[in-house]
Amino acid sequence: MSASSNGTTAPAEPTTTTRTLLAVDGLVVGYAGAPVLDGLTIEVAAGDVVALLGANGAGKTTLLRAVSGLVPLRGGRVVLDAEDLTGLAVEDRARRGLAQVPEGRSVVAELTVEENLQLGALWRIPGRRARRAAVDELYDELEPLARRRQAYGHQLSGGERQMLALARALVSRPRVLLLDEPSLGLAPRVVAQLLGTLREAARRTGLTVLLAEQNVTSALSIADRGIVLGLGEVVADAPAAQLAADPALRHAYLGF
Ligand SMILES: Nc1ncnc2c1ncn2[C@@H]1O[C@H](COP(=O)(O)OP(=O)(O)OP(=O)(O)O)[C@@H](O)[C@H]1O
Repeated sequence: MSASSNGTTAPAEPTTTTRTLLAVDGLVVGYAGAPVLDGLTIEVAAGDVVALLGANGAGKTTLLRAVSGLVPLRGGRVVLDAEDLTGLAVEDRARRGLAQVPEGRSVVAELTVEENLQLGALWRIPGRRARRAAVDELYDELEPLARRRQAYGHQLSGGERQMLALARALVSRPRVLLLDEPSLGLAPRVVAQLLGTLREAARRTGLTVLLAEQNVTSALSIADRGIVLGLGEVVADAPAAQLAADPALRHAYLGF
């Protein structure tokens, strides 16, 4: 969604609704050997839900981990709201509002839903009462979790666990949520509920989301924009509705 021209020769000013919140600029990341991401540049507007797509091994997880600081950069920058985060540790990036939900529904199996959420709130929300309020507010939004608040992590279904992993990230009210393959192994109905909850949370709070997904149709159904990675580069970047609806784009970049 680009700013419209005003009909004069002056360049159009970006509108506040498309303010860039998160940017990666010339990112070079790899493990051993050739880089997985090689000069990758992406900008994510505040409040946008962006689906990060691409074949297995395209580098989606690597990009999320580079943004959150879990893998070191060989080159480039990660910028949040005009602040360069590149030299900062994972915890310092989290304090500035980046939250990552890694693949695999990581929750503490020996703790209850309630305790998991309190733990999520602990280090970003000072004060017991404020944490209590944050968790209660979340229960209002995530009704299925509220009903299971005394259940232990190991007693939850796959969908409930993924919902809890999402909730644990949301309770600290991040500015940017980095979400890796939340649909993995879940039934279509559960995926729809989970992503619907995510979309609703983003709409209500202005949360910005970078959602890595293999489940292209589901991801595009709730995203504003789709970015397709291939061989460490952006091969397509378009409004989600356009990516979903255009058979030529789908066939060329998404394989269906
Ligand atoms: N810890 C690691 N050590 C070495 N190579 C890795 C490591 N993690 C990922 N890779 C390699 O980096 C490349 C990109 O992997 P990445 O997990 O980022 O892709 P992806 O797009 O998330 O894939 P998927 O959809 O399968 O999760 C792959 O070739 C992978 O084998």
